[in-house]
Amino acid sequence: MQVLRPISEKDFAALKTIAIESGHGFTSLPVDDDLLSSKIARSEQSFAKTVVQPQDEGYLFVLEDNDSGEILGTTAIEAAVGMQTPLYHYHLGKTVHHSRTLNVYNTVDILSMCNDYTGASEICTLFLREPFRKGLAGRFLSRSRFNFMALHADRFSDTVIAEMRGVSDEDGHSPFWQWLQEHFFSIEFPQADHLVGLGDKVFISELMPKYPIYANLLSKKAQAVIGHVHEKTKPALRLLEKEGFEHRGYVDLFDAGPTVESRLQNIKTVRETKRGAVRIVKPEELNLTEAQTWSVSNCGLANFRATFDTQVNWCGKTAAFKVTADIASALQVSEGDEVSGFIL
Ligand SMILES: CC(C)(COP(=O)(O)OP(=O)(O)OC[C@H]1O[C@@H](n2cnc3c(N)ncnc32)[C@H](O)[C@@H]1OP(=O)(O)O)[C@@H](O)C(=O)NCCC(=O)NCCSC(=O)CCC(=O)O
Ligand SMILES: NC(=[NH2+])NCCC[C@H](N)C(=O)O
Repeated sequence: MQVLRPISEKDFAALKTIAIESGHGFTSLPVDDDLLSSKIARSEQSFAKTVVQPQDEGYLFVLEDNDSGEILGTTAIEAAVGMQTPLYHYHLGKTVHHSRTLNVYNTVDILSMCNDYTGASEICTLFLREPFRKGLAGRFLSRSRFNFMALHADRFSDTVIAEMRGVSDEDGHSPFWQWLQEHFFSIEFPQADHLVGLGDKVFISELMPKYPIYANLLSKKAQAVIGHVHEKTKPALRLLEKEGFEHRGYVDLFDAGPTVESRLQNIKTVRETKRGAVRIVKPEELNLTEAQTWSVSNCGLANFRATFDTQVNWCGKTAAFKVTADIASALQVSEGDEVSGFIL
């Protein structure tokens, strides 16, 4: 069975493997032992902390195959971004240049740097190792965060964002960065992305162009990737679009990947998640004619556990989830405990 749970110290080696596999532009997992260890420690503290309002917490989960003990993927939530170090975006706006005398009317796109998403919650670090990208695991990894957020809404902001990885090739060449590099930064994209991943953002304010940029003055290749995602990030974006996330013109400073947003309460999974008491039953007591796969979780924090399976029945009348004993055991719940679930 595949079980989602908070990361712990013993997962260091698996996290490092995922950091290596995730490649360029996957900002939140730089290959750096100290940073990865401190990410794990920070996550453990966050799950254990009493929180009145979202602050600097970061919740990092791993997907584990509980038969083999193998870690298959990661998924994470930052409670409130940009509160310790500024969070920058470009906003793609429009300006109209119009001359009635000459009968000229031109609309131009303008990129302006801003900190508009300060304080928002961010979902991030979504990665499923290649051999496991089949079935519902990717969907489960992405959507489970919204179940967790629904359960612990006080720990999160009303606005939720996701910074989607922008276009770059296997060697880490990003057409958008290429233009910035030529004119302003003089360092390669992987190095810049790595520094941001380490939290070292001072160089951004030091070297970034200070004035808004006319997008039509960028190279054609750079213009073409504004607001577009990395080939391997298309499924992640599709999953968020289905949840109701929208792109409102904010893009990443370095690779121009889109940042998408939604109100927490409008997210499809948050709206559809049901809560009820667990009833442990024998497999033959389940009605499996509808062949639905449910994602179910306990309602905990540090002991949060979630899994997905067809051996689950929701009974609306009694507000109860019927599950088999092995699912109850994976979720670490007993008869009558409260659980949460949605149809995957
Ligand atoms: C993102 C995941 C975990 C998704 O897992 P899977 O690939 O197994 O997903 P899936 O279920 O096969 O596909 C999800 C949905 O995307 C659709 N889909 C698949 N390929 C597509 C493509 N090329 N273009 C458009 N849509 C596509 C599928 O039909 C499905 O939609 P239907 O359900 O309609 O059939 C994985 O692809 C992955 O690890 N990618 C590499 C890492 C990465 O780039 N991560 C995102 C970084 S950005 C980030 O982390 C922030 C965002 C976030 O945290 O959510
Ligand atoms: N435009 C970018 N490269 N943004 C970062 C994308 C990756 C992803 N949000 C992460 O957690 O790392």
